[in-house]
Amino acid sequence: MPPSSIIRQALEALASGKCVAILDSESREGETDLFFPAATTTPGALRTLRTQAGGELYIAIGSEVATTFGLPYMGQVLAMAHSHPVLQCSAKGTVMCQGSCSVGISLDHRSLKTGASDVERSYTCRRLAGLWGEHSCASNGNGEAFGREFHAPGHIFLCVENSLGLRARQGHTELSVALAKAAGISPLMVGCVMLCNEGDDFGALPLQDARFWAEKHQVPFLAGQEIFDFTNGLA
Ligand SMILES: O=C(CO)[C@H](O)[C@H](O)COP(=O)(O)O
Repeated sequence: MPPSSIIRQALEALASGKCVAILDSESREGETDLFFPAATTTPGALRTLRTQAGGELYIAIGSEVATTFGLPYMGQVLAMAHSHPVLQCSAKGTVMCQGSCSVGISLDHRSLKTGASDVERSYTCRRLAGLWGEHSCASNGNGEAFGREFHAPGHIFLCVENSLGLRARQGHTELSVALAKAAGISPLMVGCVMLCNEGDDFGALPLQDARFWAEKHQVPFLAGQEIFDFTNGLA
């Protein structure tokens, strides 16, 4: 299917390192996350995510990135902690991560002081995308290259795409990675969920407010279904 005008705007925005807003669907989380391409993330982009979105910062990575470096889901890590009763219990329900929780490990680049600031977290994002660029043609499980540059835990966490992509799971993780691939950029996107940051509502930002914010800031706003339909057409 040819790209709609909003899909075209989103692809152009990503190709120039700019922000896009993605609503998963009202029948799922019903939340809108903002995203920038990880490869070109600036400190200013992270400040935008912190101040305009406000949730946890994460890097959505394509399943091929996880495979290249052998990166696990957090549910798999917890399930390995046989000797720790609390971790055993809390891992329940997240073990089948291909179907449910996309959260992976957290990380910092080893060269950083604490890894917390916008300058330092943006470096972690750019270097992860850079390292993947250097190893994307290599065989599976290059954990040593990853470990030479990054340590875990750190100040930004990974969300790992389901290996079947949008066919199996339609989370912000798969949606943002699918959009990145359609834009021809690396399958690593820095994201953050939009929360209310004024008034008496302490929940996620309602859909109409997220749309209003996106329009005001000229950020392309996409519903998950639009990405699904477009990328399905590309397959
Ligand atoms: O809330 C979030 C992070 O704080 C994200 O929506 C979430 O982690 C991405 O996961 P999913 O693919 O399940 O939407």
